[in-house]
Amino acid sequence: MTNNAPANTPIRRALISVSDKTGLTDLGQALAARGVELLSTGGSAKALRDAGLTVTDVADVTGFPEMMDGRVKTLHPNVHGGLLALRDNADHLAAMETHDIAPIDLLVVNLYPFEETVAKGADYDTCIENIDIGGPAMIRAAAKNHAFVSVVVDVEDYEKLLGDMDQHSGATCPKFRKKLAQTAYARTAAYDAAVSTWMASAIGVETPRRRAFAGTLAQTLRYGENPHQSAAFYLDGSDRPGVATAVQHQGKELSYNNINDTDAAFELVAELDPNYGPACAIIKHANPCGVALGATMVEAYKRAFDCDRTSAFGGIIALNQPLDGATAEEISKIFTEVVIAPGADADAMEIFRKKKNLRLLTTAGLPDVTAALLSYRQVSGGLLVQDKDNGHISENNLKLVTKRSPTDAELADLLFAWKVAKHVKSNAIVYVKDGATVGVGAGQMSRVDSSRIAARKSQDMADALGLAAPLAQGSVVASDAFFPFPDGLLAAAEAGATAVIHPGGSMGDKAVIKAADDAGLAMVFTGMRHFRH
Ligand SMILES: NC(=O)c1ncn([C@@H]2O[C@H](COP(=O)(O)O)[C@@H](O)[C@H]2O)c1NC=O
Repeated sequence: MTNNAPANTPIRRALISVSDKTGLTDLGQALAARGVELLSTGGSAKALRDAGLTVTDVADVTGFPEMMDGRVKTLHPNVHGGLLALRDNADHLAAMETHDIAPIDLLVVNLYPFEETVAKGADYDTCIENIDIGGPAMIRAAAKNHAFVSVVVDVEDYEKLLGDMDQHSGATCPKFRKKLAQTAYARTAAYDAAVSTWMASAIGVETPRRRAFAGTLAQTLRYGENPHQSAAFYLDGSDRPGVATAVQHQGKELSYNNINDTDAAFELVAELDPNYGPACAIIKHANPCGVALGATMVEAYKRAFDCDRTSAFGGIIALNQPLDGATAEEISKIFTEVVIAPGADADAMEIFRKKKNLRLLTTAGLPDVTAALLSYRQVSGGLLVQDKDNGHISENNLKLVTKRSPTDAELADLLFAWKVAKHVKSNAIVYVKDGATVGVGAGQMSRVDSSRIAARKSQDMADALGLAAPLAQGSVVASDAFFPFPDGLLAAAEAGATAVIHPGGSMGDKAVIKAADDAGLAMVFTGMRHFRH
């Protein structure tokens, strides 16, 4: 703030120029009732006038009509001088006097709907036409001069503005103006981030030299991954069905870990599109502890649960079809943190109402797992940016490398296991039998260890279920990356796997293929790797 700036600055003259007219006339009326003179641009002025308010057209302030399809309306010294002049600076005041510039104490602007226009899939020229120029220029000017000027860019701040004015006899306080200015700069930054991101993709620049990121606060979280870390959830404005856009029907606020795990769960289950029939994934610490298909959803859930009943406790469950009553009843038998599904029927909602701590989220469908998206990871001093892993393998992409071909049943399980392995932290080993995981080894530094852990878990579950043979007996196995040596493959064969899917492409392929042939395994190469870290 400049030294002599008055603590509270009265609002006598406001410029309103908004594309989103929500709450506009109420705000105009409230300001007029507080004795504020209203200036406004074309459509905003008309709406205010239609509501019976007295409004001065910006064209009367600038002495120029709005022109060039609205490209030039407010870009004029009479507007920018009124926003930028320091009220405690004699030179500025003299310039205002000389050039007949009147102060503007409040700016209310929301921008041309560029983001929405892009989201609708508009053509290049339409997107360009929806880039607001005059709005951001005024917002940045008013925000710079927050020592004297209040700037409002969000409809949700209208009430707060009026509240602050009422607390300060028609003026705003410096603290409030600073907060408004910070929000204003974040808005113009986000706007330009959206424009530059769209433009990079529209003109086909994959790795632009400058890249901007932006987000809008969805919620302040109680804490981060651990209680001593503060955290918040920001939205990127995408309408992709998932944890960010889901409706929460009940239960406590989602935590940082809930959000992360729910995302992992739903992105996994979305791989199993409705052609697979009902599918369920149970996630712990962002890794699946059970994924299964079923004739019904409740069967899919039970089969996923049976992969690792111990780890499933307190898990996050994702379904690829709406939640029904029978599945809700079954899920209710143990403690579950979150259930996410593309819908839930009335029976299911009723059953879950009794489980106060369970969070139920519903989405508007499944996300498109083939969509071209970017993924970001922070490292010290930078961001790693890559395409989201939307790689897919179908039967036609597989290369048979062993003497024995997989049976039809093995082939179906191999493709299912491969989809699951894509969502398991590397090194990932996934055993599958009859459309259900029966052992998952995740996040080990050695592939052999992942194989052994998955096999041990399959033995543990067999013991718990009172079965004679480990669950992995007669299963197939997927590995997210190639087996460099026969040891990992032999560990899987020892656990009972009869068929194998992995990328291949190792220097050791020959030895691995020979080991597979010697063990009577069927093995296919995908030629695609799914590391996940
Ligand atoms: N060109 C200008 O001088 C200009 N000044 C303000 N605007 C925008 O015009 C819109 C409001 O227009 P209207 O009141 O006519 O509906 C706002 O989103 C505002 O940000 C402008 N439009 C685009 O740049």
